[in-house]
Amino acid sequence: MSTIHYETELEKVLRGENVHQDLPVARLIEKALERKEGILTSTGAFRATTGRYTGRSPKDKFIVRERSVQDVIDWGNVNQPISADIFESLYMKVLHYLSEKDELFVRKGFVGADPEHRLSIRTLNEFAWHNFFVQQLFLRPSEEEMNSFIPEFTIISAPGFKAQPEIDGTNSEAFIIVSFEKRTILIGGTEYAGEMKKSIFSIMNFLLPDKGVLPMHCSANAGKEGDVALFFGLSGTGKTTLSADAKRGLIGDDEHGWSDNGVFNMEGGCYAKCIRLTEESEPEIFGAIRYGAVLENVIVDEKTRQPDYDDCTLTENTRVAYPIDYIPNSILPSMAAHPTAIIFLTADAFGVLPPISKLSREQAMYHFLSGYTSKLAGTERGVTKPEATFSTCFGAPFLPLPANRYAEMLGDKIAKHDAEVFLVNTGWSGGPYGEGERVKLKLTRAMINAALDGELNNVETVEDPIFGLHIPVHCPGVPDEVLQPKQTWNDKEAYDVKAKELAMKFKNNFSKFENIPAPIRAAGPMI
Ligand SMILES: Nc1ncnc2c1ncn2[C@@H]1O[C@H](COP(=O)(O)OP(=O)(O)O)[C@@H](O)[C@H]1O
Ligand SMILES: C=C(OP(=O)(O)O)C(=O)O
Ligand SMILES: [Mn+2]
Repeated sequence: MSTIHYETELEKVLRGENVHQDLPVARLIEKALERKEGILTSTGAFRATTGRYTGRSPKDKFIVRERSVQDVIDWGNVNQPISADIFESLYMKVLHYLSEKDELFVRKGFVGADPEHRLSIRTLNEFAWHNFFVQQLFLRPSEEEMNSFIPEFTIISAPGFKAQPEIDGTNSEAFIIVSFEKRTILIGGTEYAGEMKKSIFSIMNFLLPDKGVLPMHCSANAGKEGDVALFFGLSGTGKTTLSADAKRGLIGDDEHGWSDNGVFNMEGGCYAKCIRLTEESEPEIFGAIRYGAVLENVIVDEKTRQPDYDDCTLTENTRVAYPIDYIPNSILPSMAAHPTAIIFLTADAFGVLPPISKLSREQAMYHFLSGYTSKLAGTERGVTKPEATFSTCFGAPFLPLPANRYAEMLGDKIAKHDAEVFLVNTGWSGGPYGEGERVKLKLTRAMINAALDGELNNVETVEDPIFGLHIPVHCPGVPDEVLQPKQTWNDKEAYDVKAKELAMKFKNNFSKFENIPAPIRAAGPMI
């Protein structure tokens, strides 16, 4: 039994004279500069660096094993259990640590653009710039909403508090612990701002299915006719980049819900990668780097204060956070109709999957459950080159419930709303990682444009002999030979070997799923 009253302990800290409540952006920037948390760049954007942790740290993430969630969580490597005692003792230590700081930053925010499915989030930060990040990433309540705000979840982030694993029961000095019963996310030891937004996403992945809403690790945009496209993909596969499109309105770049009313963004901002960013290839994101944006781990010239997006000295996972309305044509409030097109983004480091192919219903379910892609360098601690992985629903690190719960919902929704599904390889072509090269962004954009404009409907396709995928023979703006992966390899035999190797990986991975209808199981590679 818990010996403390959580709300009371927290209230004591929140009532402290050191607390700044809901500071506006300009004041937060002043504070962050004054406290030497970062610098101003020539773009007007603020830049922070985050020390040892420059990406998410999955091994340090835990869920408190509490009675009410014990039997529902899909415990394992992703959802690691931790005891209520450990949580309680860390919670008290962190609050004590924070209470002694000269300044603390607290703010109110929402996730879920659809008011029906919105969650109120209170965030308590040690750092001004983290509070600034939260302000830009979550939805910003109106003044009226501020007055009637009742927090449903609280994030407590104390990056300067380092756990001692042998005493505190954590995996390292860093910890990200969710308690569903205490409605708290406790973060310590890591300065990577992405942990805050992604732990809230995990919470939504837990709460929404019970309300009949499918939470999705995807970006979303809409064409002029209001036709909605979703782009599912693990980190680095192109959700943010490809959803920013001058011809389409942005709904959101990372986390969405699909309810009976349509899709809605969970967030109020975007979190884009900056590595090798150029104005020419990603003009919308480049233009969002200005006053009010937060750069993370981007190297800045000391004299000119100009960001150098090519410099990966601190990490490959350099980032910028900005409010969604910094992207031209963003849709506000970020809600839209049921999707007509669904794109699964995969970064295939084997270089064998076609750059675009059309999926049958069964193939769509097979690939959604498989979630084949690569972990790209940087976003997760310890990943320095592309690593093949199967990440169910293209978002396994964020799913507290068993995968089939989400997959079944997607299957039902695709059938009901008759969405077309495409598989897009934004990874390697012409050979595996190290030999081939990444599919050119320009070509991927052309393929996606064609798909969304309906130009790949009823076109001539060839069936991939191993993967059974339907590959268009022609696509506007793309040379024919690029479309057929084997054609892009000099050594065709080497291609066959790699393709079979990947097919075996799919088979082995899929064997872990039980009770899958035969037509879906049969929709995988044939070897
Ligand atoms: N063919 C491609 N398609 C999409 N992104 C590409 C491609 N080639 C290179 N990239 C780069 O890969 C990264 C994709 O990252 P991002 O869109 O942020 O992924 P996500 O939002 O899914 O994590 C960007 O830095 C982009 O410039
Ligand atoms: C912020 C993240 O998301 P993404 O890379 O998908 O944008 C992350 O995974 O840490
Ligand atoms: Mn992204």
